[in-house]
Amino acid sequence: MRVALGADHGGYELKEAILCHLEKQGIEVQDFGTHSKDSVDYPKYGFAVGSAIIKEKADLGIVVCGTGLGISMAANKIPGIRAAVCTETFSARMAREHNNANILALGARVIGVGLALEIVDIFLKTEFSGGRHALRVNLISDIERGEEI
Ligand SMILES: O=C(CO)[C@H](O)[C@H](O)COP(=O)(O)O
Repeated sequence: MRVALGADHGGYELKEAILCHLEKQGIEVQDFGTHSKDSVDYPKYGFAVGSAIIKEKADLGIVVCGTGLGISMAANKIPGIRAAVCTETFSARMAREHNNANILALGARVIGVGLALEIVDIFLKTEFSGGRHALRVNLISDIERGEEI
C-alpha cells in the first residue's frame, strides 16, 4: 500500500509521528510536506495529497491540519476525492467500509497522538464493503459530474 501524507504547520508534528509510525510498519509513504512549523496554507497540502491519489501515485491519503477541517475541504474539491475528518475509531472504520473514503483527515489540535495513530491504523486496514454502499458512493460521483440525482 502507498500512502500520501500532507499537513500544514498545525498538523506538522502529528504528520511526522504518522510518518514514523507507518514507516516502522514498512508502509510506503510519500510525504508532501510541510516540513517545519512555519506558517503555511493548508489548501496546498490538501491539493497535493488529493492529486497524488487521483493520479494513482498513492492508494490512500492522510492529511492533517489544526482541526482536519480546512485541509479536508480543500481535498474534497478534487473530483474523486472523498476525505473524511475522523476524531474516533468508529468513524474511521465506517469512512472506509461505507463511504470508500480515500483520504483520512485529522485535527492535531483536536485529538492526541495515540488516538490519531489508532485511527490511522483502522482507516488503512479497513476495506470498502461495496454492495449498497457502492450505489451510494456512485451517487456522490454523479453529483460531482453535475448530474441531478
Ligand atoms: O485547522 C486549520 C484549518 O482548518 C489550520 O491548521 C488552522 O486554521 C491554522 O491556524 P493558524 O494559522 O492560526 O495556526
